[in-house]
Amino acid sequence: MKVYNYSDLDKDSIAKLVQRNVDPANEIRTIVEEVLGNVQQHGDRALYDYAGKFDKVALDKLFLDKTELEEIASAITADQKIALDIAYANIYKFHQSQIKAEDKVHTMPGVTCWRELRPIEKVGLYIPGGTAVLPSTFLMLGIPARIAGCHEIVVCSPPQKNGKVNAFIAYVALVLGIDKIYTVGGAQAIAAMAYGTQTISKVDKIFGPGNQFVTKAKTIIQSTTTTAIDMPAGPSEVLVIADETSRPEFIAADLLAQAEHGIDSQSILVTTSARIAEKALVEVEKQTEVLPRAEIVRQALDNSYVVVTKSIYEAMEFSNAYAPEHLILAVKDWEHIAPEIINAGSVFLGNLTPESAGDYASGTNHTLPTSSYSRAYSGVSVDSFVKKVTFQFITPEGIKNIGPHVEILAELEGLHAHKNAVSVRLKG
Ligand SMILES: NC(=O)c1ccc[n+]([C@@H]2O[C@H](COP(=O)([O-])OP(=O)(O)OC[C@H]3O[C@@H](n4cnc5c(N)ncnc54)[C@H](O)[C@@H]3O)[C@@H](O)[C@H]2O)c1
Ligand SMILES: N[C@H](CO)Cc1c[nH]c[nH+]1
Ligand SMILES: [Zn+2]
Repeated sequence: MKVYNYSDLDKDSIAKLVQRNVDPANEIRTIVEEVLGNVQQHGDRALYDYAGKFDKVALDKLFLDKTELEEIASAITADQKIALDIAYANIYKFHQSQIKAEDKVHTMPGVTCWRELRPIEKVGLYIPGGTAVLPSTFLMLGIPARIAGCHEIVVCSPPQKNGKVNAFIAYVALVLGIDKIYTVGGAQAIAAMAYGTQTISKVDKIFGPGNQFVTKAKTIIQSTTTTAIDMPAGPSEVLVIADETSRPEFIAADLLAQAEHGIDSQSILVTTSARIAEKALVEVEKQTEVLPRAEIVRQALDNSYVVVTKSIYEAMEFSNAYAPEHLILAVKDWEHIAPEIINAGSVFLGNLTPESAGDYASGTNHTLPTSSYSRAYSGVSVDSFVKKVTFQFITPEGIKNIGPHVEILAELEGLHAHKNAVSVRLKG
């Protein structure tokens, strides 16, 4: 990991440092556009072909049904089941608290406005399964979808070498009451859920993280079809802010946890202490050596760096410019600097709050905006699965109060039919 001094960085170098992999030569886009086009044109046939090409599996069908899921899920141990159940309970509890009825508002006498939630009817969940299979992501998407009351939940996840999903994905499906999983991964899964195929239904909105192919496919279908997406949730990233009070071995562990996701993950340390930076880097080396995924981690670290700042406020300034998916304030005095956070997907406070807790089981959602999209997007929540429909009701007193003003407003825009829709009511 390269080390930079914040005071040596000008505006352009900061802009370069905070820029993520943006597919400058459009290599990913070219591959993804071809996949999208083939699935749109050939439907299931293309899905079978891509399972062979990208996942190296010859599928004889594209889904697993409830009986198959039950059989696969039976392999999980009691401890694994308890851990998944605890994660389920915490995520459920936190997400359930997000549903709140809103008040009706009387904007003027006789005029009442309010909003009501309606679930998005058909949703598609993408559960990654390339470098690691992520049943935790299935919980993070399936729980809010269920709480929101979505009617149809389509789930796609890449096939394992045996053409199936693993026992944990199968178990989560059963816990969520989902009785079919499509063994389709990558951009082709996004295409299938956006266009529909002979086997897979078109959905209204697609959710879920994924690699660069998945994320590019989501951003393309968002602008070219009527299917919406949650957000661009691509390769994982973390930014740790540390000072003299931080523990180098904790910092290193957190940096490595996100680096482990894939070679395009990014882990950033921003610290006011050159001494802590040095110690954390020694720890990173030491801890990497014993990781089973050391090769992936090393490649991700090549793409990662350290910034040494003069003050914690400079550190926050850099963090807000970077707009991380995960922000860890690994400092004792986090309460003072937390109000300075402007851009971040999810925040981990103090030295005893590992990012992994949020990845699995604290209760918050781990499907979060990457590549600086935390400037404008929030992570997945129950809100992501509902629409908020506005209502208004006007009484006879209300139309007398509001009507004359609407008539003038319509007239000043030159829209006489609009004015008349009020005038006929005032007359009659
Ligand atoms: N932002 C978030 O909220 C969040 C959460 C969890 C995971 N993630 C990220 O999700 C990603 C998961 O990626 P993954 O690769 O492990 O799984 P994935 O399921 O996203 O991708 C695997 C699929 O990619 C396709 N693929 C692989 N190589 C290809 C190629 N050369 N051309 C076209 N398609 C190809 C295959 O079809 C395969 O099924 C990681 O980068 C991880 O960091 C992000
Ligand atoms: N850190 C990932 C989000 O970027 C989520 C995850 C799933 N499993 C482990 N981690
Ligand atoms: Zn993670």
